[in-house]
Amino acid sequence: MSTHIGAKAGEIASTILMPGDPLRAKYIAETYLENPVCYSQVRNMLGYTGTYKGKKISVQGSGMGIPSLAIYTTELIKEYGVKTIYRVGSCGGMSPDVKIRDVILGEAGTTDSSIIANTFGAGMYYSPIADFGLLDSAYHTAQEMGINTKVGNIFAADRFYNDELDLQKLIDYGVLATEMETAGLYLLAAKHHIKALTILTVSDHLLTGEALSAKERETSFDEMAKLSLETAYRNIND
Ligand SMILES: O=P(O)(O)O[C@H]1O[C@H](CO)[C@@H](O)[C@H]1O
Ligand SMILES: O=c1cc[nH]c(=O)[nH]1
Repeated sequence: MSTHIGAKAGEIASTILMPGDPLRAKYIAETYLENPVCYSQVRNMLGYTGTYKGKKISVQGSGMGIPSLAIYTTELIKEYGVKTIYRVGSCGGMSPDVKIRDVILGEAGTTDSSIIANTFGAGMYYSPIADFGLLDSAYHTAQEMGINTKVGNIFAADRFYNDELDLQKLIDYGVLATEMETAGLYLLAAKHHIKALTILTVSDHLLTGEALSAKERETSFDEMAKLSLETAYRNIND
């Protein structure tokens, strides 16, 4: 067991799908994995391992925000030898180029989180980026599956509710959407030399105020889950 994950050695796959919501982890595991086994219920941050088309994959909730994601990511890497993480999340559309239900591949992560400054010190503006091989693979896998994707810069907000933020400036500079984890995931992936990619579904749009209903979220999130699993399957070589 690690401090926050109640799994024994060998119970977690080297490839992880990581939604923020632990109930999305349960849904993905129970809907798409063969023989899913729940390996952790610590703090109800559920984690499951099963197989997808015969290859071992785990699904682990991260919680919301970089501080929570960093706990699970660090323990998965350092205590369980995880090598690849796909974040599967919801996001708020920002750019007029993205629409509700769109699937977005996070090419890079912008953030107002202190994690960059805490890592590099003041004056160094490190750019967290996706693993290019996974990004390329997800993009082409989506095309084969008939899923239209948008690729670009994702803003990982430090606060979900933030009246002080200049959202329009980020939109003007081409940021596609906002969520709360990607920049932290990509930074930690770089630090520990593992691969990471964020795949998101636009659940609401900050410009139009549109939002998916609970039922619509289920079907839209299914597209993201299937793309993540198929990409993961194609990139597992062990
Ligand atoms: O749907 P998940 O993966 O939780 O992601 C998004 O939803 C949460 C906010 O509602 C944040 O974690 C944000 O990143
Ligand atoms: O972090 C998030 C997630 C979904 N929608 C938002 O507006 N922000």
